[in-house]
Amino acid sequence: MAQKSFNDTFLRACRQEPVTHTPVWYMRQAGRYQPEYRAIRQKYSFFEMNEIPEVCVEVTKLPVEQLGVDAAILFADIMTPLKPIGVDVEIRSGIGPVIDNPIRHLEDVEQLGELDPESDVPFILESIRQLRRDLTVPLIGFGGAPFTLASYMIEGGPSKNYHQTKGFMYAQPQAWEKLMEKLADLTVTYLKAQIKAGALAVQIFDSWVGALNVEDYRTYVAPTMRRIFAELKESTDVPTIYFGIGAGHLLLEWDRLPVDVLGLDWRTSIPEARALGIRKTLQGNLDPSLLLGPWEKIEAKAKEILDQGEEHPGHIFNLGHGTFPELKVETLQRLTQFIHDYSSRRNEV
Ligand SMILES: Cc1c2[nH]c(c1CCC(=O)O)Cc1[nH]c(c(CCC(=O)O)c1C)Cc1[nH]c(c(CCC(=O)O)c1C)Cc1[nH]c(c(CCC(=O)O)c1C)C2
Repeated sequence: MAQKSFNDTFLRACRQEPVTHTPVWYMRQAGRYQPEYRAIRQKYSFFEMNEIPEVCVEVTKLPVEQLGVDAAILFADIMTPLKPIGVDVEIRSGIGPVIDNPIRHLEDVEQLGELDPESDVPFILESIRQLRRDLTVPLIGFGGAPFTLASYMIEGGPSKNYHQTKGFMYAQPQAWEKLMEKLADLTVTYLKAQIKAGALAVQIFDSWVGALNVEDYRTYVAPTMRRIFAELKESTDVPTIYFGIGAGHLLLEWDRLPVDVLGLDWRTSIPEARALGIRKTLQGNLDPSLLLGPWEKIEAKAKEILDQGEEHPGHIFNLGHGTFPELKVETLQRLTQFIHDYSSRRNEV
């Protein structure tokens, strides 16, 4: 059988090169909306799925084969590299990460170890090498940003208001700085190892950083993010992506960072981001809840987003946040097909 040629559309959009169609992938594209995922998940804990390369590879490939998306994202969690440095985390179904030993003081921060990817997460690197051999689309590696990782480490689990996290930041600024420094080192080491193993782009998820105002972001987070992206840029030319939820007010700060692509949630439209003067590639931003609505509404919004994305080079279609269990596989299949058909017809003329 002839081998399928490599589809590099996603990478071309990251670099703002001409594309035949708008590339699309979905955050949390591997997940509980897929019956195949649910069947595997019944047999293993989340981290077992993560730590057994055959399972991790299968689950990563599933949405690529089922939906026809233009990129794969490694099946793992932002918490995966925290276990080896001494964070007692498990993923509870329907809740998310839960941590038994939350951080309270400087001493807790000082006790955290350093990550050695080759010995601490060999299964991640093995899965990436295998995926790089098998896939005909780019594999996106990823990690959590220090603020978002810290929010779980301090709160002990998901949070609505981040009181503990922000309280720690305001009350113990030196311990906070130390924590940011350690998590930045971990993020850079982890992402560099993923790139060396074969990841062709990396996304940093700062899902909860929108909880900060601009001034606090500048003081407590931006220097760390600047260092992470700068250190990645020094050693590699793979595209970098930065994403957060409810973070439209931080977009201008993000734009100043040495990152290539900015991910938008559904609250900030592409024209609003462009009106701020942002010229980087944008990724997003269909509201995932809309996927529970009638197809006509989904199609109209997808079309609008594709048209908005066309006005400046560099658009990657995605959801404004992750998929969720109630979604139908067929809806995402139809949406992917529509994005490909509509954008390739447009790009022909
Ligand atoms: C990129 C990614 C993540 N998690 C998973 C992936 C896998 C790759 C993919 O298919 O996208 C698998 C991934 N991670 C998890 C699941 C569901 C687990 C299950 O099957 O029980 C999956 C498929 C568990 C998890 N892990 C986390 C949550 C959120 C909890 C909260 O609201 O605070 C949850 C529910 C933490 C987490 N994990 C992640 C983020 C950043 C992106 C986002 O905001 O969605 C965050 C905040 C990132």
